[in-house]
Amino acid sequence: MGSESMVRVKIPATTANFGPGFDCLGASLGLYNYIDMEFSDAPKVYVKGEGVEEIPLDKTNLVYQAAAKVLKRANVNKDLKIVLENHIPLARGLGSSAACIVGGLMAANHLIGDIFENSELLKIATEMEGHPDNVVPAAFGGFCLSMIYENKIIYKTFPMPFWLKFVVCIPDFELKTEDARKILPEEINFKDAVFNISRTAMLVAAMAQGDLSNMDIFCQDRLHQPFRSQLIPGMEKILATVREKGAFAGFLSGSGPTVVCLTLRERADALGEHMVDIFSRAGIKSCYKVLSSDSEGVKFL
Ligand SMILES: Nc1ncnc2c1ncn2[C@@H]1O[C@H](COP(=O)(O)OP(=O)(O)OP(=O)(O)O)[C@@H](O)[C@H]1O
Ligand SMILES: N[C@@H](CCO)C(=O)O
Repeated sequence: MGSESMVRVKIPATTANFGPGFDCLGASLGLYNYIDMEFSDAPKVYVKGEGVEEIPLDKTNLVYQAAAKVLKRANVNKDLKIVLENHIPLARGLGSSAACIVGGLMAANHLIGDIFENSELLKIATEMEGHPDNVVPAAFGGFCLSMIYENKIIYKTFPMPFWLKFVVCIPDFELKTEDARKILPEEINFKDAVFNISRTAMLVAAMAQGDLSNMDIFCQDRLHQPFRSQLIPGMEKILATVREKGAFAGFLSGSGPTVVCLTLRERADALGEHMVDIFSRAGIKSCYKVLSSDSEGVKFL
């Protein structure tokens, strides 16, 4: 394929961990960032939407950094003009950094004629992000299982039930993944490992079969949520009450602070309002969005 003079890509938000699948499960959501990229006589970054006041407009920008890695590897010594239209809130647990990294890598690769395979881009994305559970669904869409093996990323992806809705309740404070990982223990006990692997196995089978009965049990976790709850007032109460309010299950999205519920369209708004109310009682302002799953991942427009 020849190179393009200008590239526009759409990249989905993602919810990583999906309950017990710490660093290995994730799903792609119908909320998108857009990146326009072209060669330029000088580095230029323009931002609209989420993060407009905090995102750097120079080469330190995460999208620029990802794109620059591809150009460097291809020995292309040129600057870029990048325009970002952001709808994914930053540092809230909805995969904003993975969207930047995957979008930046894939857009730059397209600009130079798609000379690198997706497997290579995925490896770079995972190195930049630190784990594969956001980058794989951001790239390919659907419900994703991923792992790092001998410096390669191995993954599986399949579609989620079309009727499934994700109610994401987004607190008005940022929680960087870097900080939310510092709070995790170095070791866990054997019983907790069995607790999580049994639920992860059941969860994957349930999602593959589109059977969400017992999903509240399969989404339980002992690897990260109990430790991160101290950073997110109201989270535990939300997780303890969403089932009775009509959700199949609830869990912390990525490293938080967003909490997500799985439900049907007709129950979604009541659940969203319930989550906002509990956060508010804990002194946290928040808003909710009702999202569908995404099955495409990165799309060139
Ligand atoms: N559109 C953007 N442009 C430039 N940098 C961004 C953009 N979106 C996110 N970032 C960078 O990524 C950081 C957030 O990444 P972080 O991994 O902490 O959270 P997240 O990806 O939103 O959540 P999670 O990984 O838990 O799903 C921001 O603080 C910012 O540095
Ligand atoms: N698996 C990651 C997802 C957030 O980037 C974590 O929970 O730290």
